[in-house]
Amino acid sequence: MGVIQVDGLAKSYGDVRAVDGLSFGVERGEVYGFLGPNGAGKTTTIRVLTGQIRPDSGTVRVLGTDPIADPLETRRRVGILPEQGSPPSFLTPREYLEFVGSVRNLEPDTVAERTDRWATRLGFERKLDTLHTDLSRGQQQKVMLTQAFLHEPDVVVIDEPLANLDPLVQEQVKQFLVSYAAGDNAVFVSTHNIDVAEEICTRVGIVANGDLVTERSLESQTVPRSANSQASATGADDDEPLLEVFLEHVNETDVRDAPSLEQLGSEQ
Ligand SMILES: Nc1ncnc2c1ncn2[C@@H]1O[C@H](COP(=O)(O)OP(=O)(O)OP(=O)(O)O)[C@@H](O)[C@H]1O
Repeated sequence: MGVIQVDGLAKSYGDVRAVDGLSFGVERGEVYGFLGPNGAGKTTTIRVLTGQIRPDSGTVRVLGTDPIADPLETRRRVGILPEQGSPPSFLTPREYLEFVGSVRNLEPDTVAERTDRWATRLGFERKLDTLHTDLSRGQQQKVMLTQAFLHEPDVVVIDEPLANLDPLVQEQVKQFLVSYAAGDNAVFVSTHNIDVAEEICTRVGIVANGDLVTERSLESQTVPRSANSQASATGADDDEPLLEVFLEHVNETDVRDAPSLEQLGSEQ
């Protein structure tokens, strides 16, 4: 069984069927990209995976835990970077990371060492003692990335990992995500960014209208493709650009769900 296993997941909000019988699995060593248009059901799926909402039906296992029955245990075991999450405005990055570390049962020395390492890696070391309210959106995103990895979880679930980051930091984060997964962990990334998915993911699931419409294995990555162009030219898997796969499948879905001309005619 994969470190993430989802079977027949469904979740509606009133009349809106946000997730509609979704099934997929993620193994150790993978950066799994969850790609889909606006409203496809990505955030809803992440919220179920991380024990934030209960689905209507389906089973979910994350590192053997059941986020529906025992959401606290799941959240202890995984790292989570939520969409539009931001650190508390009334704390500094150091205070917030100390808090996260204590909730995760880390030794203070370990937290201090990892905080310094991440702050240096992402370039916010001079902001460690500044209130979050006085940090830029990108600086806050760096702190949120740090909290997701602070306890070095086996599985990390990230909604739009590169939001608000400058290009230099984006490259660092992409390389980090690839190397983190390669260390026998798994990274689940939801993104709209097809280029990023193509660059860092070992496998991509394309989701539309609440269901997986196709999956695509990309070559095994040790560094992002931009720094590994020779390897990407000899991709072990399908050579069709991901953008084309995406447009093909998402358009098909849209066409399938759109009313036919006959239906439109009969409604007039
Ligand atoms: N709390 C809610 N109440 C009602 N409808 C909701 C709620 N949350 C999501 N939806 C609807 O469920 C569907 C799936 O939303 P979801 O946020 O999961 O999509 P998404 O793929 O993450 O979209 P985006 O890429 O725009 O963030 C959408 O039609 C959305 O309008």
